[in-house]
Amino acid sequence: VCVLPSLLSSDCLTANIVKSHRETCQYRVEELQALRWKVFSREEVLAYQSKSVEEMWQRCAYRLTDSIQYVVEFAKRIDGFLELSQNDQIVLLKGGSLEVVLVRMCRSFNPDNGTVFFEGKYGGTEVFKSLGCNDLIASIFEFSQSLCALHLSEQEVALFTAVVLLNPERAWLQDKEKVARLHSHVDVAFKNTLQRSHRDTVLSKLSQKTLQLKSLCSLHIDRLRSFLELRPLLAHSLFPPLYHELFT
Ligand SMILES: CNC(=O)[C@@H]1CCCN1C(=O)c1ccc(Cl)c(COc2cccc3c(C(F)(F)F)cc(C)nc23)c1Cl
Repeated sequence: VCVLPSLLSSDCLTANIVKSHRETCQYRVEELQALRWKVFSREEVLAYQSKSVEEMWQRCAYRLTDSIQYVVEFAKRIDGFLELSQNDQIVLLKGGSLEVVLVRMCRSFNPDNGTVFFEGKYGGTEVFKSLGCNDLIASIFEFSQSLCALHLSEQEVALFTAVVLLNPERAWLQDKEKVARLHSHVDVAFKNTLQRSHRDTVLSKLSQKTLQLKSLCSLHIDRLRSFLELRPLLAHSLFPPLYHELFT
């Protein structure tokens, strides 16, 4: 709720979204950057590469699921999200939570050596080799690398992830107009913030990123679905939210 009537309503929404992001981003970006020196040793990488497909998937699914829970909490704290119908809240989270996880991942990516923070240290794509889907991992790293190049501030990450989440074009929305109104408020808040900090150029680049995000998630979810359908044992280990995310 905004107590300072003098502030523009979009400033209130910006403050609410930045606060919600800060409270639900799992790791502060300062912490993640302070840990960049902690890189997996040759032996640790070999240990990951000798793990079974099942175990590696379980480890990733656990982390992804954990991250998705934080994204759910982020959404619930955005003014207006809980005023949407239960159905529409679920539709937006089902369609957008992995996209938000992917955007947030750029904060734990080190573009200087192409490593990402995973299970306490930084590692390259070779850490995930035993997953058996190197092109999926490669595209996740490429996306993080390209998003890092935009040097998004925490405020910009917060607003961009809110825009990604409140997408009125998601299929099966009941009250599309209501979502579109909320989306446009966030969009205005995002544009105001970018203009004030003379970052307008980022806007056009981010809209391309949103398209990449969509194709990355949808393309790989399908590949992932077929990959996992060959391994029924694995599929159930993708904890309920991720399973729900991928297969329903
Ligand atoms: C601090 N960092 C963390 O906790 C991050 C945030 C969420 C995951 N997590 C990791 O530790 C992490 C970091 C980098 C990578 Cl590459 C991975 C492995 O990521 C994935 C492996 C398998 C499938 C993934 C899929 C698929 F296909 F299911 F949609 C989609 C995403 C986006 N990531 C996948 C993981 Cl699990």
